[in-house]
Amino acid sequence: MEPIVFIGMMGAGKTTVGRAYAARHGLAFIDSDQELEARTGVSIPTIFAVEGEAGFRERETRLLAELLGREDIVLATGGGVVLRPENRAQLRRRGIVVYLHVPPEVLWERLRHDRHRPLLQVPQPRQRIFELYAQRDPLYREAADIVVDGGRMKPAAMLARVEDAVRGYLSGRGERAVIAQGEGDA
Ligand SMILES: Nc1ncnc2c1ncn2[C@@H]1O[C@H](COP(=O)(O)OP(=O)(O)OP(=O)(O)O)[C@@H](O)[C@H]1O
Ligand SMILES: O=C(O)C1=C[C@@H](O)[C@@H](O)[C@H](O)C1
Ligand SMILES: [Mg+2]
Repeated sequence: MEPIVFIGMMGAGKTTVGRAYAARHGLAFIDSDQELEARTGVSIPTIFAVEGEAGFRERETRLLAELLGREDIVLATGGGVVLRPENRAQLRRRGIVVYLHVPPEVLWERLRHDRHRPLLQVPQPRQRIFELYAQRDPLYREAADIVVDGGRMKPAAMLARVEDAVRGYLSGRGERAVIAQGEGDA
């Protein structure tokens, strides 16, 4: 089967929900950020510091192309993977792409104490999350086959919602953008 790919903002739960999805379905789990750290031997903040965001994005694009070629994996992407048109095109071509949509207010509650995400190490991180959300939400939607709405819900509830949406998507119609909405939306 082609890769199941989670996209969405920092803190949306791509790593948490993606790992759980893979475990439940007997698929291998790969986290793009963790894979880049393992391959370079340094942290994401260090890659940003040494090579700049542009250097990081180059590595991210190359890794995405490689991983999309694999079978039977769940891939959690970095929050900025949709910024490059070329990455969005790759995601459209291959992969069952699931956008975990979480409102910025909830993301802020989760990330306010975070020190590991270089883009949030700014004087006004809350405002930054809202700006990034406004910029990126349309790009995630453009790249996604499935949009799953989450709010203040536990990872297990989000996982259940993802499973329903993927099952619906695979069970035939193959329509894009199956939207799961309801309880828990913030
Ligand atoms: N549904 C949830 N409810 C509450 N906290 C959550 C939920 N999902 C994830 N978290 C917490 O929010 C933080 C961010 O989650 P996670 O690392 O899975 O996000 P991510 O989408 O992978 O972000 P990034 O793009 O930065 O890697 C973690 O501390 C995680 O435990
Ligand atoms: O939102 C982003 O642009 C990023 C999110 C993280 O997953 C990392 O990929 C990195 O910190 C950049
Ligand atoms: Mg992650």
